[in-house]
Amino acid sequence: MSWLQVTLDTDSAVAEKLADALMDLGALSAAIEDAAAGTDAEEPIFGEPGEPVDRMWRTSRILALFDPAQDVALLIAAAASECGVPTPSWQMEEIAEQDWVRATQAQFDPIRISDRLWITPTWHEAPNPDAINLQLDPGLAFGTGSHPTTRLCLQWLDRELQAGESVLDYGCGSGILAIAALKLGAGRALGVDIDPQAVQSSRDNAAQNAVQADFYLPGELPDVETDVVVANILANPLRMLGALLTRHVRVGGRIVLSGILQEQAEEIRTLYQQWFEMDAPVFDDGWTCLSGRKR
Ligand SMILES: C[S@@+](CC[C@H](N)C(=O)[O-])C[C@H]1O[C@@H](n2cnc3c(N)ncnc32)[C@H](O)[C@@H]1O
Repeated sequence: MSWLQVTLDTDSAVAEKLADALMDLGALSAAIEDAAAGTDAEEPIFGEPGEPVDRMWRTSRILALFDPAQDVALLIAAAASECGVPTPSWQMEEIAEQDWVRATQAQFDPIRISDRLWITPTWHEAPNPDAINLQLDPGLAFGTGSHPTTRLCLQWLDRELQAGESVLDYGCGSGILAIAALKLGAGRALGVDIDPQAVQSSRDNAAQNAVQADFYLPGELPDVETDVVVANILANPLRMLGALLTRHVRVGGRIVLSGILQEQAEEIRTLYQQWFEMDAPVFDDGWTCLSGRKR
């Protein structure tokens, strides 16, 4: 079995409409990306939850898959006409059947967080069997260790966490931070996430790593104070959750915040300064990690 993959570049203003029209007319899938992806002209565009993204990259590329039996030229012309735009130029290539599981797995190598902490997919040999190896496969929840914000939080835990401390992972995603904290010597770890799928993934990942952590939806979280609260969420929720996160940190305990773009760092740091003695920010690839000690 093989498929036909069509690539066409179009003005971003019509990209979504055109991709939808292709799907309505029988495309098996249609994805939109920056036409300049992978070049120096690539434009990273980030959105905050609950806020519309206020701009798009200039030209969009639609990647659409078709069954080889379909008349692709006719479908593209029909989709363009439905959107009221001229038929764009396009290229087509045949995609052969392959072992998609193996192809996907090949994209995920072990990730070195520090000399003693690695994140390793379950199908991969641990590069350093003597290190602390967290076994984690990419799944439905955010947090494989490859994103700078996760890495920044893991590096903080690796550097700063004291044996026996309790940790609350707020916005736990895959549970990676809570699980790493336990592997690094935390006495107790809890996690919370608004996404039920993330709570389930966290529980599965904790079992996979043979650690005992408790994961909750926000309404179920016990009224605990911990030594460390780590929240890798994004600037907007961090603005709204400031007082709540602070309540979960014991006096003298520490907070670790990420998901903050470098240009948002000063504002979030100033906000949390009212409760915490804040450290200097740490940056990685445009993202920030803020930490502080509760007064
Ligand atoms: C960027 S991911 C971080 C996942 C993981 N902790 C990591 O560091 O890789 C943020 C997570 O926070 C969750 N989240 C967003 N807003 C939240 C809120 N108000 N309360 C709890 N969880 C939230 C999301 O569902 C998502 O799983």
